[in-house]
Amino acid sequence: MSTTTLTPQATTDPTPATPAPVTSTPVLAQLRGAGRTYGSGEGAVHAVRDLDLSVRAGELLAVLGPNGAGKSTAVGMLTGLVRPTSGTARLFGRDPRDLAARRRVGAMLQTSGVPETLRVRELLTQFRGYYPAPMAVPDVVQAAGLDGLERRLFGELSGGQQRRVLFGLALCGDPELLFFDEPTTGLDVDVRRTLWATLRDLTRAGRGVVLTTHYLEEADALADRVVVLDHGRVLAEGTPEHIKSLVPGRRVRARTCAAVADVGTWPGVLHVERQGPWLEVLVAESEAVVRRLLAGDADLAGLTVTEPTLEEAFLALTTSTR
Ligand SMILES: Nc1ncnc2c1ncn2[C@@H]1O[C@H](COP(=O)(O)OP(=O)(O)OP(=O)(O)O)[C@@H](O)[C@H]1O
Repeated sequence: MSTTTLTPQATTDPTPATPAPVTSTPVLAQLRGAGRTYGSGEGAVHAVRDLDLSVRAGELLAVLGPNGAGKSTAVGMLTGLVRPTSGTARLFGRDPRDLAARRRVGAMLQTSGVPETLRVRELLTQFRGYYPAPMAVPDVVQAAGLDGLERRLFGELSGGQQRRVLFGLALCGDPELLFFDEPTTGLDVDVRRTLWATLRDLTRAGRGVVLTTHYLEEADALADRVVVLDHGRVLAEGTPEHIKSLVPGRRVRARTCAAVADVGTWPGVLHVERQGPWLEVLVAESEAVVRRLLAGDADLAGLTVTEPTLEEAFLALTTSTR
């Protein structure tokens, strides 16, 4: 495993995420009936309840959910940072706090704690030193899009450049399982595409990847499997296509003067938004809404009806439980 070298694709790699052929590959990390409660008595917060979750070699698992859904707590239980108050967490079959298990993992977290006075190359060298069979520095530089930044002080980098360094530090140990928490937040489109290509390469090379993200487009583009959490429980699970198919709705789009506030009250309307002259309506059944839009605006133009995106499916799934 540790001898495989990553060769990132061109930044415009249009190849979709590998279809999910991984049901027979080893389970790398697993939660079984796992729960985590913070505090006690009336103030207790049940952050995660009775959660079953696993990630396999060669699989990119996206953990999605609204703010406070329990994503960080679930990932924290897998990485040994959060102790379950019920059920079990296993990492490579061991307690996730076990050093032997943790050395097979790379994580990019939101808080860096990286010394600001070290140069990027020094940081990479230092992090490689923690692992038995680390990735070569030039490979990390290429995979994380760090070309030209190696001699810069970490503290003097822009926010986006620092995130790229954190991404690179997660790769340094050439780990079998990687955790990325919001990896592309604040990154420009080119860099985001570079990191997407790297994430695809990681799973092709047999690594497992757990990704938490609020960019639903990112999960759709990359994930073999998606778990949608809400209120600490699994709301939906499956391939992005499966999640989209759970929402029977359609997206209706047209240039019309119909008011968002009006359309939002119509039966079967799940979500409405205006984008300049365009109205976008997510609907359970499109026919009735289309008829009503046409009847209400003789000047309506550019009407299209399409399948929902993962973001729309996510909104429909999570808002129906609120
Ligand atoms: N250390 C803690 N002490 C008390 N409550 C906590 C703690 N950590 C998390 N919580 C609570 O547990 C719930 C789940 O939080 P968690 O951070 O796991 O959600 P999340 O899905 O990662 O949210 P976000 O998208 O906002 O990062 C929230 O209600 C949160 O306030």
